[in-house]
Amino acid sequence: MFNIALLFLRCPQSAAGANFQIVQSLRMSTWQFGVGIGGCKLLGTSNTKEKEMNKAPVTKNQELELTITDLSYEGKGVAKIERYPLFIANALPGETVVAHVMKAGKNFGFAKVIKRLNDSPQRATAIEDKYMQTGIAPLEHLKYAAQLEFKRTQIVELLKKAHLEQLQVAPTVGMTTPTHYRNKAQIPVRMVRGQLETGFFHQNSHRLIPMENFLIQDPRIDEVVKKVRDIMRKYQVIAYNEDGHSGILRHLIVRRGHYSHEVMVILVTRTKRMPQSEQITQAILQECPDVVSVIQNINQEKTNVILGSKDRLLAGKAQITDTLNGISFAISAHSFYQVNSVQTERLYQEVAQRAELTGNETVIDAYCGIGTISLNLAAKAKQVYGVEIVPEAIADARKNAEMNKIANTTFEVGTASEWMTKWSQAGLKPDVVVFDPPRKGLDNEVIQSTVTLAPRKIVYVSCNPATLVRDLQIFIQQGYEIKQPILPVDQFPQTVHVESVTVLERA
Ligand SMILES: C[S@@+](CC[C@H](N)C(=O)[O-])C[C@H]1O[C@@H](n2cnc3c(N)ncnc32)[C@H](O)[C@@H]1O
Repeated sequence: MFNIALLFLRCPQSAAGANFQIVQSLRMSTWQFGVGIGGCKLLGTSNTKEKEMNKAPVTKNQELELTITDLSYEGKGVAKIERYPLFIANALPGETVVAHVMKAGKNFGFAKVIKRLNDSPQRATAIEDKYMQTGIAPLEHLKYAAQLEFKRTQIVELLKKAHLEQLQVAPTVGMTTPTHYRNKAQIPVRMVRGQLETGFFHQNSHRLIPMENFLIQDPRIDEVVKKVRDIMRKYQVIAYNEDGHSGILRHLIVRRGHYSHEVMVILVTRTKRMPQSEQITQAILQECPDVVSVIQNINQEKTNVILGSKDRLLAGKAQITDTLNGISFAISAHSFYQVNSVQTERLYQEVAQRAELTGNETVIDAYCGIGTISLNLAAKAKQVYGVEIVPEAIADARKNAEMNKIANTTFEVGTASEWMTKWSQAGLKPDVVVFDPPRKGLDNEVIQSTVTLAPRKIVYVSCNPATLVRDLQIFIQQGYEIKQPILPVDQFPQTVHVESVTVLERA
């Protein structure tokens, strides 16, 4: 969620996504973004009109009464003055607000709500501002059913923009309880008024808002964070100070197995040495008996990247284990593991169902992480080949295959494009290719080598509808068809993230 917000602020002309009205039905507004690839402009404006638009019709610090007409892909309310959009947090379509203009740029501005004059019927009650302010839950103010529709509509509208409106999008698969689902927390640690605090950064800044209940995390993770915070205070550990690149503890990462209940604690430090690390480790183990792994990760760089490359195992195992659909997984500190276990099981079931394996197929799982999709499909395939860029994840994947006594998987370290090309040159003939790439989607080389491999079916798991639609267009041009509705699965309730599964079949 931070990526989108940062992209938007730094590069307003290339923000991804689209805005929607959520008054009666969700529909596209006249203002739209460039879907993350091209430029951003007001629709239907000529160059002369664009020039006229270069002067904002509002000024900073102005107070205005505004009616919200749209919801941006970031979950912000949009009000338009003439055709100039103002983005307003915690405001929903249909609501009228008194707003204070915070920033009035050339093409758009930001305002904050001073007073809400009416409530949208889609407004959720009992919300806490801090979750929206920090970006933990930017959709917290929208009722869950409307959140699910908001996500589905994002895909629909992006398809329309790409002239693929004939493709169907199924209703989003939601959660019964859409809170406290995250099995991983990455918590910044800072000194606030002379005391070490854990919390979350205020959106678009590194000002820490101290917090104990994180709303979307496993409540046991919240408790462990609090206990470790108190231990750090007791041992007078100094939190990291970004300005001076001083202090010791930068982040606290806690992972918890949804079924195993095993907990991993990672202390990310700026320094190689963490004073009293032995006493601190013992205190963590004593206070939290479910912690089976304590790791110090060293990150000496001046960077926003959380993890450094060096780890020191302080106590216990280097991995925790958990299960997904009954298959066990060892998870290392650096490995990607889906954060919502309940929805991931459902997602993988949908992938398996769409792969329609009979036991005779060769499958490629590109971007395989620790082999979760590969091992979920292996029982119904002849052979599964996985590729993943993080070496630790592939070590985990191989270990996971062994642990589950699954013998028909092969895992390779490298980029998807490198291995798709190698497999193609080696004459591999996959029946099914599964993609689950990061937000940037597939690069051209991956798409071209897939086309050369000519699988009868591609199952594409995407966490970014903009890059998904871009990639689907290319596959369609290359002779693939999409017959089944695209299925959004809500992996990240209360946030604006959209996950989905698409099946492409060779025409
Ligand atoms: C969205 S995750 C999916 C992982 C796995 N399928 C799962 O469900 O847990 C994407 C994975 O792609 C890996 N990755 C990123 N860039 C890659 C590349 N160019 N080639 C191969 N893997 C890559 C990341 O390390 C990450 O594990």
